[in-house]
Amino acid sequence: MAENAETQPLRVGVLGARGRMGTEVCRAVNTAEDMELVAMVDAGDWLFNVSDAGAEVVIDFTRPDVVMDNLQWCIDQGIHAVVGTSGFTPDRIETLKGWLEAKPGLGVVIAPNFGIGAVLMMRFAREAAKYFESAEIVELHHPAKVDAPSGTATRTAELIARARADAGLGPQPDATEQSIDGARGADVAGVRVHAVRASGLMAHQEVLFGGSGETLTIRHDSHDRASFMPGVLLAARAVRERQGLTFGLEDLLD
Ligand SMILES: NC(=O)C1=CN([C@@H]2O[C@H](COP(=O)(O)OP(=O)(O)OC[C@H]3O[C@@H](n4cnc5c(N)ncnc54)[C@H](OP(=O)(O)O)[C@@H]3O)[C@@H](O)[C@H]2O)C=CC1
Ligand SMILES: O=C(O)C1=N[C@H](C(=O)O)C[C@H](O)C1
Repeated sequence: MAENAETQPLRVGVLGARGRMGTEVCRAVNTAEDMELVAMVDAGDWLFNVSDAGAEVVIDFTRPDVVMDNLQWCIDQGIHAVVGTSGFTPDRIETLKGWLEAKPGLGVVIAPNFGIGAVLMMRFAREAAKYFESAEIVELHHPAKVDAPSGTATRTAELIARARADAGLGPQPDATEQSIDGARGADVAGVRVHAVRASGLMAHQEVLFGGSGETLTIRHDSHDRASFMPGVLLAARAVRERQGLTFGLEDLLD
């Protein structure tokens, strides 16, 4: 008996399919009853395998240096995209919005972190930011990570910076006059971000706030890449209904 369009499984292609996240995503898509994994593409593979297989949604976990080319290709082909790859600067976001304007009806969801706990950590950090004169971020990851600071830390710093500006808070107190390069971390929108890389870690972050006589630390730990999968599948199911660019998972959760 012919199935109607509503009951057809969502046809998904995965880019970065042999990577740490891609492997886990392929497993999750294969396990999801409402999805069908139609293409697995990694470095050196033919990207048109994805369109030839009739993928409706691409999930990209590749590398910051290739993700924009992948997205341009997806948009040209009229394929929706869910992106976990890091490296999305404001310039890249603007470029992407421009590409999407030319393709009404197409959706791209980019999330710096698909873990529900990490999304909440960012939300709590944004909420706390206006109450403390000091805010610093320590992100800790496995040593195979190619980018620093992490996309999650960058996003958290931007959210904190915006909340501080909205609350009329000025620059943070810091009397450092003399330091070794890197000792005070990277300056992301006025928030210091420190990146740790060590074996045994996966993906972790602490946001440290300081005020008069007290500190508040918000910490999140991903111990297993399974933590990202519910968010990835949620985005894959939602992206076709979301025209244009959605940045962050928050809108989808609420
Ligand atoms: N948003 C989120 O929740 C999360 C985001 N991430 C991000 O996802 C990205 C991937 O992380 P991870 O899986 O650990 O990295 P990996 O290096 O394990 O995986 C990336 C894979 O993509 C492949 N690749 C490289 N170029 C291309 C290309 N042009 N087309 C298709 N595949 C390509 C790589 O091949 P090769 O090794 O040969 O280059 C590799 O197999 C990173 O940016 C990371 O920060 C990670 C975890 C969670
Ligand atoms: O490379 C990783 O592992 C991760 N990358 C993302 C990031 O850069 O924030 C998300 C998570 O931290 C894991």
